[in-house]
Amino acid sequence: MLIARDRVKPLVWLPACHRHLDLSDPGGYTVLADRYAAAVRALGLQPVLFPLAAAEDVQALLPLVDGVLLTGSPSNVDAAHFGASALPTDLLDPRRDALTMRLVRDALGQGVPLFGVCRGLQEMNVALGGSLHQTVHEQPGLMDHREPDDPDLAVQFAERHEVLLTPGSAFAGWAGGTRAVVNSLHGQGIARLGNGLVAEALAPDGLVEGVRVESATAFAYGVQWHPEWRHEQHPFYDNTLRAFAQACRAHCEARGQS
Ligand SMILES: N[C@@H](CCC(=O)NCCCC(=O)O)C(=O)O
Repeated sequence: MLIARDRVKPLVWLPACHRHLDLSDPGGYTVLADRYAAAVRALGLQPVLFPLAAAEDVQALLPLVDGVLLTGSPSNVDAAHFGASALPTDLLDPRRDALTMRLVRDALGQGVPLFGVCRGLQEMNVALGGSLHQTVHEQPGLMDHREPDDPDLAVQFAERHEVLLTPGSAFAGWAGGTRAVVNSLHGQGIARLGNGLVAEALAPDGLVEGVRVESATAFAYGVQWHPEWRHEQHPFYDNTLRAFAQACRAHCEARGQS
């Protein structure tokens, strides 16, 4: 049965993560935290997964979607992608890395709206030639940006630190000012900024936490915090997501799909 594309909401590609959840099943699982998909649905968009999608699939799959949201994940971007060595303690996801390194570049090249969240910001930075601190909390002068060791997600995702937003930036527009308070759940962080990225949100310790892709022809932003977390209660988060959704709808209309 063909899906009549004109009756489908704008589609947003959420690259999944590959996790070994059951040691008796070496094959592993394709996983996605529901909160990312729920936020996309709340925006009136349709989240889509392409299980086992590889870099070579991007050319065929990207024209089917109206936006890409690079989700967070407990796994770290393999440091080999920025010329360093992964730590023995790293939880890695080579399948996800290989896909997103290509997906970032192709989405930007084809003007598909792109929004990176946490790991997604880090993937954008590395895909564009930047590097990451592998343990931000061990860097002189930088704060510990990891979430509290507490089983309660509301504690983990609670507002944690301020970000200073560039005056006149979209971030400042979404926040209604040049300061906002955000959550923080990451051990890696931007060290060298990728090519064409503009830092427009800084943590109090100077860590880059929000970027814009300067030459992008469509929405192209990344944030280290998690705007999908209870966004309906947090205007800054909600305004950011709504701007992404508006860009996805515009892309869908431009493709004559709505
Ligand atoms: N592992 C990286 C990225 C951190 C990240 O994406 N955290 C989100 C975890 C919760 C979730 O799965 O959404 C780092 O530590 O920097």
